[in-house]
Amino acid sequence: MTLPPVPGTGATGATLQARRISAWFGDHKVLDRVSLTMPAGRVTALIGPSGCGKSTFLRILNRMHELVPTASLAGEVLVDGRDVYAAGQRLTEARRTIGMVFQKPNPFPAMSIYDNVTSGLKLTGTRLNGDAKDDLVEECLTKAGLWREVRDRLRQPGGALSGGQQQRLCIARSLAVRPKVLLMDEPCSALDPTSTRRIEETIRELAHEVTIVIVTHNMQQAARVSDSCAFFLAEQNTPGAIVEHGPTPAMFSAPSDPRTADYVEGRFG
Ligand SMILES: Nc1ncnc2c1ncn2[C@@H]1O[C@H](COP(=O)(O)OP(=O)(O)OP(=O)(O)O)[C@@H](O)[C@H]1O
Repeated sequence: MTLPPVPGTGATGATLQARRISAWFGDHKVLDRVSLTMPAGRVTALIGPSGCGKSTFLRILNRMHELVPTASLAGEVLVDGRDVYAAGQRLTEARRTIGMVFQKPNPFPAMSIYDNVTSGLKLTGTRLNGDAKDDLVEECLTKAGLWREVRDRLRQPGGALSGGQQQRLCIARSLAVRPKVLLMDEPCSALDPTSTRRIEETIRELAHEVTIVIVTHNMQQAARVSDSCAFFLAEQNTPGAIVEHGPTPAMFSAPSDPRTADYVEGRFG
C-alpha cells in the first residue's frame, strides 16, 4: 500500500519496511514471517490481543530484541532501503535513527529537565556549544508540547514532573538525537485521559517530521492517531502474524477479515 504524501507539510521521516520477520524466545516462536511497510511521515498503529507479538515486533525494529539473551530473529528491517541488521551497521546508529518511547515514562529522575533532553547527545558523539544546546532543548520541548509548561524550571529534576509531562520529556529526549522513526509502546497506558489527549496531539504534530509506529490496546486511540493499522493475532498457540493491515478508517469501518471486525468492535481481546 502506498499512501500519498501528506499535503503541505514537507513530511520527512523514513520509510520503515519489515520483511518476513520471525522471532523466537529460546525455541518458542512468537512471530511468523511478518511483513509490513510503515510509510514515511505517517503514524502506523499495531493492534491486537495481548501476547500476539506486537511489542516483540516493535523491539525488533530498533534492535532491542537482541538484548534478551534467549532471543533470536529472522528477516530484514529496512530504513529507507538500508537493513539495520546488515553486517557493519552499528547498533548505536540504529538506535539513534529509530528512537523509542516506553509504556512507563522513564526520564532520569534526578537529572534536570534540560539535561534529560540532551542526555542522548553524548551517546551519538554530538557536541554543541551553549547556545546551540539551548536552542535544541527549546526546539525539542516545543515539539513534544512541553516547552510552555517547563520553560521557567529547566533546572528542576525530571522526576518532579507529572506522569504525562515526564512522558513528553521522554519524547523530547528522543527527538534531540534527530531520529527518523519513533517507536511508541503503549505510551499512554500509564496516563490519565487529559495527559493521553496531550500525547495524542503531540503524536499527530510529530508525524509531519518523523515516522511513528505505536502499539496501543486502545482502539479509540488507534482510530484517533493513526493513518494505518496492522492487526496482529496469535491463534491457538501459533506464532503472531498480521491478519490484515490498511488505512485506519477502512480497518475500523470495513475490515476485510471477520477477526479484525471482531477485535476492533471489542468482541474479543
Ligand atoms: N523476554 C521474553 N522472554 C520470553 N518470552 C517472551 C519475552 N517477551 C515476550 N515473550 C513472549 O512472546 C510473546 C509475545 O509477547 P509480546 O510482549 O511481544 O506480545 P504483545 O502483543 O506486545 O503483548 P501485550 O499486548 O500484552 O504487551 C508472548 O508469548 C510472550 O510471553
